[in-house]
Amino acid sequence: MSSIKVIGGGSLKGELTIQGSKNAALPIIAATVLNKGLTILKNCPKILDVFHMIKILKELGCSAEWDENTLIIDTSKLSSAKVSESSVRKMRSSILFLGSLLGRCHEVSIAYPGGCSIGKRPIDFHLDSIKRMNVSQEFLGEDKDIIYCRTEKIVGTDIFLKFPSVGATQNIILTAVLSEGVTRIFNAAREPEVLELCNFLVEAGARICGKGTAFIEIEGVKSLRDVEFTLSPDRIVTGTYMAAVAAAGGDVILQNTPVNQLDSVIRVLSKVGCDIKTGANSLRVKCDKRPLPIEVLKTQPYPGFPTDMQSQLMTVLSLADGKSTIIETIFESRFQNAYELKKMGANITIDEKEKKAVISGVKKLKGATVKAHDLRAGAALIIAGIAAEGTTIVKEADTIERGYEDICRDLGSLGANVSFCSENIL
Ligand SMILES: CC(=O)N[C@H]1[C@@H](OP(=O)(O)OP(=O)(O)OC[C@H]2O[C@@H](n3ccc(=O)[nH]c3=O)[C@H](O)[C@@H]2O)O[C@H](CO)[C@@H](O)[C@@H]1O
Ligand SMILES: C=C(OP(=O)(O)O)C(=O)O
Repeated sequence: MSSIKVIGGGSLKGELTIQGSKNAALPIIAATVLNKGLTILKNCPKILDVFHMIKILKELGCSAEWDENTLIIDTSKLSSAKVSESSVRKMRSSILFLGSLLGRCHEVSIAYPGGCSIGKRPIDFHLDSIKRMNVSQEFLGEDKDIIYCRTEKIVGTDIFLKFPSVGATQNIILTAVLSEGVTRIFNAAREPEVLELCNFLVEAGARICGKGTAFIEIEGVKSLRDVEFTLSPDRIVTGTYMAAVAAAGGDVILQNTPVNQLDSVIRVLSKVGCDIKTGANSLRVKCDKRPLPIEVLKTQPYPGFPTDMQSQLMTVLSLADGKSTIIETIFESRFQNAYELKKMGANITIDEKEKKAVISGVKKLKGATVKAHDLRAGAALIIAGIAAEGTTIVKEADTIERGYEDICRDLGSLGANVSFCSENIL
């Protein structure tokens, strides 16, 4: 395990290019097995979660090579429909191989991904939906946590989601692409990463209508073709660095940003006092005063404020000139980071039952030793460390590398004093 050391003080200044999107890359990597051939993915982020998806592809008999930030995947020699238990347990998005392997092989064996630090994260919507598409399911193993699915043929049907789950919408689409008939998803997730998966699949020959809306229709096709696709820049990494400017102050230009996916984040950061100017695919964020509080900030499905930005905003609001409330509606355990921020002097009261955090802003945070419970929480603590007085050590910082190519490089290029260090030299 490694830690990140942050020496606080000073504002951020400079220009930075944003990496490719993690949450777009992962489902698309899972989708590559639907085609018996080549996929070329450009602007693919070099992050732990992508490395892990590549490891799973290799376990399945596929190959994957890097050329700079282009990932070249060959799935023609796929020889297994079994994702090993250890691989699934390591990361959530591995569950997306459920739909894509079913589509390709008509069977799949995959373990429950289990809970994680941000919440229980069940997959009942995924399983219930896929069952309706003529797929049988058995639960094997001592703990009945190995899911074995098989089908003679996948048959399209109507699916109503109780909640617009991103993962379930993606798994249904992946299952439906090579099915017989038409699948209609009602109350589908509208996150940009669902749209991006659809765009990729359509480029590869899938038939999908209603991309990016809450009603998606997929007409099954016989096969897909080789495709070259460029991934969008990462909206959450962009938002994280914008939040860093809001907390520490400064003037930063972010290049290669998905400006049109950031409406809610731009709105909220403007409310806290940032001056944000947007171009076609770049933005400039300036902040030269203490953040303003937000009466109520609620995480919601897209286009609402993203849960993946909640921790970073909690850091910003910890420094605000007044009282703010955050309501987390997506993941029940995403307030754990408040307890770490409190070690740095933040004044936060959590009401777990109401999923509510009340934050009374303080003038200054102070450096402390804290722990990253998940990747966004870790990024939020680094931001807090930059804005704080003194030195902050963020332990278990490897989790940040799940989603950020090199957060020390990026924030360092803006003038922050942030560096990785091995835990045993601290
Ligand atoms: C709506 C939302 O913001 N989704 C986020 C979620 O996607 P992810 O796909 O991981 O999560 P879902 O969108 O599926 O989950 C949303 C909610 O539905 C519940 N649920 C989900 C599936 C299921 O089968 N049963 C069930 O009850 C979850 O517990 C959660 O409360 O995490 C990703 C990583 O942080 C984010 O990028 C997504 O934006
Ligand atoms: C929690 C996240 O990702 P995952 O769903 O892959 O765990 C995230 O991107 O903030």
